[in-house]
Amino acid sequence: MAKKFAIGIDYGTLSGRAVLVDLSDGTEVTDHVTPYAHSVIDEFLPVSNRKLEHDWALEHPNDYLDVLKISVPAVMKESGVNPEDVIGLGIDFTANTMMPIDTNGEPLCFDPNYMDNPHSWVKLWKHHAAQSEADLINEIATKRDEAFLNRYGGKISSEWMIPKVWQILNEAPEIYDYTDQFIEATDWVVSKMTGKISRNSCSAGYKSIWNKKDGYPSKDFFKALDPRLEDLTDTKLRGEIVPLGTKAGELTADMASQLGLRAGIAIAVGNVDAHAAVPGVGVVTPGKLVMAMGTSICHMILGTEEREVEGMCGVVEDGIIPGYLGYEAGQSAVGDIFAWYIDQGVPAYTYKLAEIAGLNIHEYLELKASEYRPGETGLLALDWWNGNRSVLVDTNLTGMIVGYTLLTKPEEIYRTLLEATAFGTRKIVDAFHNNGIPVEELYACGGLPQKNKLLMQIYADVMNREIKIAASKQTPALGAAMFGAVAAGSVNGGYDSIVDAAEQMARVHEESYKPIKENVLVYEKLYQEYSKLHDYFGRGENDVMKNLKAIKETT
Ligand SMILES: Nc1ncnc2c1ncn2[C@@H]1O[C@H](COP(=O)(O)OP(=O)(O)O)[C@@H](O)[C@H]1O
Ligand SMILES: O=C(CO)[C@H](O)[C@H](O)COP(=O)(O)O
Repeated sequence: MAKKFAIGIDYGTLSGRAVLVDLSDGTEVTDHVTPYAHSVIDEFLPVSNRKLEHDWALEHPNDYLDVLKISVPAVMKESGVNPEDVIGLGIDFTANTMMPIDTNGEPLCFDPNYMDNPHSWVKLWKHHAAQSEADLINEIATKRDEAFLNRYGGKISSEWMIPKVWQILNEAPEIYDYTDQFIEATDWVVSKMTGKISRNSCSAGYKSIWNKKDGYPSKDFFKALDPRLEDLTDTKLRGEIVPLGTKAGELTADMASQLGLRAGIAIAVGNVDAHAAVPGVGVVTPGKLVMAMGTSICHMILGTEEREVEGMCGVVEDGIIPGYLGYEAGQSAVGDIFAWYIDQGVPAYTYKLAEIAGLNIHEYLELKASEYRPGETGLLALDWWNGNRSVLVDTNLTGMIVGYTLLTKPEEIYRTLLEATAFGTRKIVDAFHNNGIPVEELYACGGLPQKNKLLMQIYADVMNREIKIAASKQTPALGAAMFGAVAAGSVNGGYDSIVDAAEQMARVHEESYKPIKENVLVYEKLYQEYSKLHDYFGRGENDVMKNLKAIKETT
């Protein structure tokens, strides 16, 4: 029998990547990246140049369709694989990345009547302008002693569906009224391929407060938030919620001709990027924490019992691998902090030296920062450039570096930022480990582990644990392809479960990062200092970050 293939598409913050995967062993035959033409829309609306307010982050739905229409034909062409042998397709997406759609399933931002209103556009995961709604949700849920709060580490994040929907209702009731459904971008793209809407349990569970046993929070709760929201889940969030690996439908003839694939192949229900990476790295049992390291970091681990862990993003039954409770925590900015520094903080002379050395700026700063021993910079930072997702769950916190002198060098600052993100991850690892979710092994995937060896060594030293690195450079896309193969099923040359698919298709590198004893000792001391700053600025003893933000917003 001819080899069979599946396509996985990973929708990141700035681009989408399609990977064509050989289902016999997980070999990534070809891949192709399509950058989003409109990137992240955080200053002006593309159609009208209307200025956006602070903390907004939007995207353009056409950019997602371009990924299908450009990257899928590209991987098929480059591989020379016969479309007859591609049996399934799965996608994963940043989340909660959501949009309002009309009765035809079209985003409201495509409608000339609404496109000038920012609320008609896709709200990206890092849209943080619904913080006041999130605060109220938390206050009301706490007062009502809502059981669901425990499953979300005690707090609902402003990055999620319900605060974003409520912000739309508060600020643009006409958009809310006209919206037929609010939908995760991952489910919308799948609906464009299959012609019908399927909501996936992973996005619903982690981002829309949905639970396999209890469903959504009660109507009473929504009414307590705002009487206009009472029927939200029966109306604008309606529809069956189906588990990962389910076949959402079949590729329509129209889309098949645009994508260069066979009509009728299985399309898996949508997934979240970080969560798809877990089987992609071969993790299908508890004890192994997977870090999806890129713009942000998502930390995922499986468990057999429901535990409450401070600041976790959520625990969802079957949310990652069927049969287990999937736990998620995260840091809202990691690669984004390094990007900020090289864009905004690195002096011209350093760029010149990097050019002379024939290295890009990250490579040069990594090389120079590697010359320092832990603690030698005298610097320490709090990694809150984009707020704190776990364990404090507070987008109003901001970044900080302490210890500057007149001798501080750019590479020392770069190293300090790498270290700060490692300390942020340590807080999360400790929170799980000390609350009944043992973290025995660490696995890393995403763009960063392949790009920065110093970063990975710092993580191993700060965590005092070995870190195994995914062999795939496109782990979420590989995981998405696995789910595509599961949607197709073994009768069509795919797999009957994600565990079977992961066993055959996932790999880690033989080499790993192991902690270096003398570094561990110094980092332990630095971590104690980090923890003091973390609690001082993050737990209400000194609210200077919030006060500065409040002053800024009123001036
Ligand atoms: N050599 C490097 N060292 C550290 N960070 C890097 C390096 N090169 C790029 N980055 C950061 O990696 C991030 C992109 O990660 P990637 O995994 O490719 O994308 P995404 O998170 O969108 O899926 C960017 O934020 C960028 O600043
Ligand atoms: O919250 C998420 C998953 O639960 C987001 O998708 C994620 O943080 C954004 O991912 P990336 O860093 O890959 O762009």
